[in-house]
Amino acid sequence: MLFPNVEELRLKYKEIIERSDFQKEFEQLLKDYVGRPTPLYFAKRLSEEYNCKIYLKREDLCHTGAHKINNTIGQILIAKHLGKNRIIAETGAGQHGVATATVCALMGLSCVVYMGAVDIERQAPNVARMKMLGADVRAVHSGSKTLKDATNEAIRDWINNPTETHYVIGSVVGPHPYPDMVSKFQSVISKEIRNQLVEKEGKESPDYVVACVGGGSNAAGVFYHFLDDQKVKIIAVEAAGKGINTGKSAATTALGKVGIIHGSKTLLMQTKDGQITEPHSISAGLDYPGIGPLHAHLYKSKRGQFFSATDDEAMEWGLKLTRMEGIIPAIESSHALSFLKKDTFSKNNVLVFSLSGRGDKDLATYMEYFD
Ligand SMILES: C[C@@H](c1c[nH]c2ccccc12)[C@H](N)C(=O)O
Repeated sequence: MLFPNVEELRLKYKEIIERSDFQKEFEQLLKDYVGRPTPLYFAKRLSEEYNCKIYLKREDLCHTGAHKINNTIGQILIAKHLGKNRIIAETGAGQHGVATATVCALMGLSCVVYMGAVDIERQAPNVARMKMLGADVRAVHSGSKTLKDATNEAIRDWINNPTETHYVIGSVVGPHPYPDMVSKFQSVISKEIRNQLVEKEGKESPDYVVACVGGGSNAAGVFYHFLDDQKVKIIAVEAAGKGINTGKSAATTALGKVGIIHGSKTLLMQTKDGQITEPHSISAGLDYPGIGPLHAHLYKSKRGQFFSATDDEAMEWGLKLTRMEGIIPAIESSHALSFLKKDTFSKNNVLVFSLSGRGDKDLATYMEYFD
């Protein structure tokens, strides 16, 4: 069973993260390998159109094209400190799989990535990248053959290979300490935003901080240092898919109920007898029936305001950002931009949007949609 593996991690992760040699190596890799700090870019044309100050946090410029690598570097450094030499991961969109395979190549570790057979078909470029990086990509044929099934298979693998293997979860989900550990690694994002806003705006707190939420790892990172700052409005945007009430959605806070998924008690899309509902989103990265427990808390406590964007709204925003600022965003990230509504903000309002990934992986979907 999973317990001894998780128990070892729970007992040791904080002490390892706080070690000075860990901190030094983690920060050095974030700087020289990932390319941090990522820019906090003032979107001039968008700001003029919406009559406020819009900043984009450019996680799309991280090595591998998304924020995922902040977490995989942190977790794989922990694995090394724990003496593990075999790394396993799950992936849906493939972004987390690529970020895991990248760091395994960097550190000379063996890497197995579990991926739903459906996702292997629709995310072929990322599958090719994982194979090129030396990962053993294992197709998952159980259940709906997507992310939650890949996560189940990875957990099964870990139970059967407890001593030499570390399981790198790709979002702020799973059993404790994963949600806390992944949030801590991603929190470098909001730590940088605070410093950059002092430079640019003379204050460290924006009026709004906005991120898309699937599992919620980029959102956790962008919200982290603002959670206790009541001046900052926390805005989460989920994937409404074809629409909240169409049966084809991934808007977990709107449609979910309290439940347990992958070892976390959180909000979960489920049928009345507790079967997990298959989520839908045009973006594979938001296509998860659960949500990180941190975000379930932000929703229940009303510290966060939760919105959702349909597939159509996200695609329209992806095109709009591309045409107005020359940045092609991941479809996941485009969901966050739908928070922008005309005549809503005052001229001095400062809004920070997390641009969690770049849209190269989505070009075929964008082209098919707009053709
Ligand atoms: C968002 C990310 C992801 C990876 N693992 C996850 C677990 C729960 C929720 C989301 C994820 C994505 N599906 C990916 O594979 O990169």
